[in-house]
Amino acid sequence: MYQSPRRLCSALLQRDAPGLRRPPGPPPRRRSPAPAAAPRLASPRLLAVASAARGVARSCSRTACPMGSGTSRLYSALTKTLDGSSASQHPEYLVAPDPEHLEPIDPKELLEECRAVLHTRPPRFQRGFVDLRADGPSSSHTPIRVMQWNILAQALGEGKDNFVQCPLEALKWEERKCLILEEILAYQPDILCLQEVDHYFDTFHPLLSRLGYQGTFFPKPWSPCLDVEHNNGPDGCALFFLQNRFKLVNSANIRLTAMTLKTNQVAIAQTLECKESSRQFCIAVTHLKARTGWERFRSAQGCDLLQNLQSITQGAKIPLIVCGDFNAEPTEEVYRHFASSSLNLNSAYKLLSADGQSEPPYTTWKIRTSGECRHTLDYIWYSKHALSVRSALDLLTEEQIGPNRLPSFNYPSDHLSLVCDFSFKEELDGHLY
Ligand SMILES: NC(=O)C1=CN([C@@H]2O[C@H](COP(=O)(O)OP(=O)(O)OC[C@H]3O[C@@H](n4cnc5c(N)ncnc54)[C@H](OP(=O)(O)O)[C@@H]3O)[C@@H](O)[C@H]2O)C=CC1
Ligand SMILES: [Mg+2]
Repeated sequence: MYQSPRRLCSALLQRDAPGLRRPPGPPPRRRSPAPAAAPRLASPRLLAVASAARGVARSCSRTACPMGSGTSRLYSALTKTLDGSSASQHPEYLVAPDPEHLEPIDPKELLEECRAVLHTRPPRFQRGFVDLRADGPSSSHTPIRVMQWNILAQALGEGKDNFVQCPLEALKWEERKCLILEEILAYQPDILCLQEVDHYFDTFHPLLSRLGYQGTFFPKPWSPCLDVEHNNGPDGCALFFLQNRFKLVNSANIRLTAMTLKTNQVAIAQTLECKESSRQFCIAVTHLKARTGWERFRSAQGCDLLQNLQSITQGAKIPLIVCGDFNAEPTEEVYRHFASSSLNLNSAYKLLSADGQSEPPYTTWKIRTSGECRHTLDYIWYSKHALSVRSALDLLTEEQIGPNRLPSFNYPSDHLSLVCDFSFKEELDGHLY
């Protein structure tokens, strides 16, 4: 059922992807009108996106698909309906596009397309998985691979972040998106937890749907992307899972509070059932407030998230995985709240250290006008009583990252992706975790 390259090419020639047309109505906030889109030649890198959009549009025309037919209507529908001050259920927004009407993409073909687009760039960094299996019983079922990644919002990278050692050319979206997709396709996660996503509707949702993922996006209420000229809409968190591996049990879009006040930060928490083992677990993604001076604010946001997760997991009865850019070093209060929570969480990347007690030296490394910033801010937390980490993807070395740090021509974000394989622990004492 995969499309041959010829079919993909002919899809590309129909340049006007109906799924990407804006319906009448106000466009997303911009400081000045966007320039008319330049006509594009039929190049392989566009074909999958264009044809993905067609696939989604077709599916939406036949089902009650929440993806609608244009980005501005989608944003307004999402912000109007999903903007709550606490966890809320929105099952009507979780209707998966009918896979029958989506044209699947062969991941290998997409990877080849990405590589063709990136042929002038240096090769991808090689990273290996570290085997972390400890003695003790763990499930014989296929492990669950989870990827956590702040992919760097296009508008922030080009317009706000001030990565002084990264040439603007390295940030060109048409190529950078291929670097992001290449990283996803290389590790083939079952679950993908992303932050700073400002190309959900036109890129990640259509493409990942065709690769078999079901996606949910929750934009920040006041995304700083909207201050950038020619932005592509707000950035936010996105959560994708493979539909052939999991069934969605319930989903909550959470606008985080700090000291009872609504904040600009969000989370998505979903309970999934593993089709192979029939076991349920909860997966959450978040991006906490950035910058120094906001430590207490982050701590309060973390407490709010933990409280929501307590309720969603019925007090740790349902195993939990929480991925996020916490914008907090392990020395911060919010980290301590997570480490000591009654949800009984451990941070997976600590297991890469010799004693299993230390976080990696960095998960983000960049050079701004203010100087070099090397920090550990990104984490994958998991229920240590119910899940075990079988392996984790090693981080990039300082030599691989290079003197100009990140992002760069060969790595698309200032944050590294974290990838772990999880197994359920065997049932103990008759308890089903
Ligand atoms: N119109 C309105 O009423 C309101 C508008 N806003 C808008 O939202 C913005 C703030 O949003 P908020 O969510 O609190 O933002 P945050 O402070 O959390 O940061 C937003 C982004 O900026 C990046 N960032 C972190 N440090 C720096 C730095 N030193 N220089 C450049 N970028 C950095 C972060 O990336 P990373 O996480 O990777 O470090 C993050 O993605 C305001 O600037 C404003 O534009 C906010 C509230 C109300
Ligand atoms: Mg950022």
